[in-house]
Amino acid sequence: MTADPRPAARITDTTLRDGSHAVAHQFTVDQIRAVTRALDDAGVTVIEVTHGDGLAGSSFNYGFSHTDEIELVKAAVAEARRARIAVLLLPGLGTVDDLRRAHDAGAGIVRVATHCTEADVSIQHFGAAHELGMETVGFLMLSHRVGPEALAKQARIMADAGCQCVYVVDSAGWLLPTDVTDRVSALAAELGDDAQIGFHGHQNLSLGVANSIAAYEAGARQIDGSLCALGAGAGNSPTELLATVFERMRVPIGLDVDGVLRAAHEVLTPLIPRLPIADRPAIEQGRHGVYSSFLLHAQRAADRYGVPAHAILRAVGEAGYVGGQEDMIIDVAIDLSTRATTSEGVPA
Ligand SMILES: C[C@H](O)CC(=O)C(=O)O
Ligand SMILES: [Mn+2]
Repeated sequence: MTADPRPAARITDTTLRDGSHAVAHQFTVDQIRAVTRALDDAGVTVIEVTHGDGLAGSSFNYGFSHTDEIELVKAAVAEARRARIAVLLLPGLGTVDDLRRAHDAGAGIVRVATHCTEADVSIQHFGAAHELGMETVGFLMLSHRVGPEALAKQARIMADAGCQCVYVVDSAGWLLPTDVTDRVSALAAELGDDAQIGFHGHQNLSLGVANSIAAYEAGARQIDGSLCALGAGAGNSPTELLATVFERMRVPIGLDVDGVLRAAHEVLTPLIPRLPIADRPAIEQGRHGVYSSFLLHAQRAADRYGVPAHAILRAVGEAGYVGGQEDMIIDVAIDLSTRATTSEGVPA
């Protein structure tokens, strides 16, 4: 007797979007082409490409891109034979006009990201995406900041606005597998067949892959990964590890594991001078629930004001800052630089 096949899951690779944080948004057209080609050859069907903070993220507050992201989207679209290109959009930063430009450049999927309590600001963007005929995904960032039931209510707002898959986004890499199970289960109970559920993990506590398994077992059918974990903080769940683990679990994901391993170790690695690791600042992000995208901002402020990055991130976590408040990192660093601190670099 053969065991029932396990439900399929779709891997979305975000090396060329979340990974943009890790390279300070300096991706070039040639890099986008090489990585897209390798992912596409390995059978990855969704590849996300934009500034790390999404459409129109290139700015003083978030960091300027090396290359206009619409050129990057066009390069990925030209290179992909089967994969579809997704873009991220944070309402208030990216606009409906930016979405139209991305669509005209060939993007087929939009992932609209809001803070986990602000799903209502995504409604018009899902409407615009629907009119453009794009597939829609909702991203509830910093999902650890509210409990499962409150998160499920926010997912309901996105689903009612036409979102086809709502993600639990562990932006701080803070969630434990049981926390992920509780959140995905609550979304599954709320959404039923109205929308799929996805999971986006970060490696700050090295739990991205374990959390992705927990998410799948609780009903998530879209899972994010990034080659060699390239992403904000300690990076994302490595796509090559997700591919290998799901193969072992006999979960159909349609990827050629050898191809994904090649993409990670023969194509991406030579292009990237420093891959993310769970060093002290990144671990403090996971420990204190700090938005992973703050890492490079904190490192720059640390160099400038002579205080440790991990202490800045800890103070940022205590203050409860969320995505969009990158400028407050400087305030925190200045404040720390004027105060007496312990040998750990935190206020005495
Ligand atoms: C804009 C953020 O980088 C979105 C994301 O990937 C996260 O919150 O995690
Ligand atoms: Mn992320």
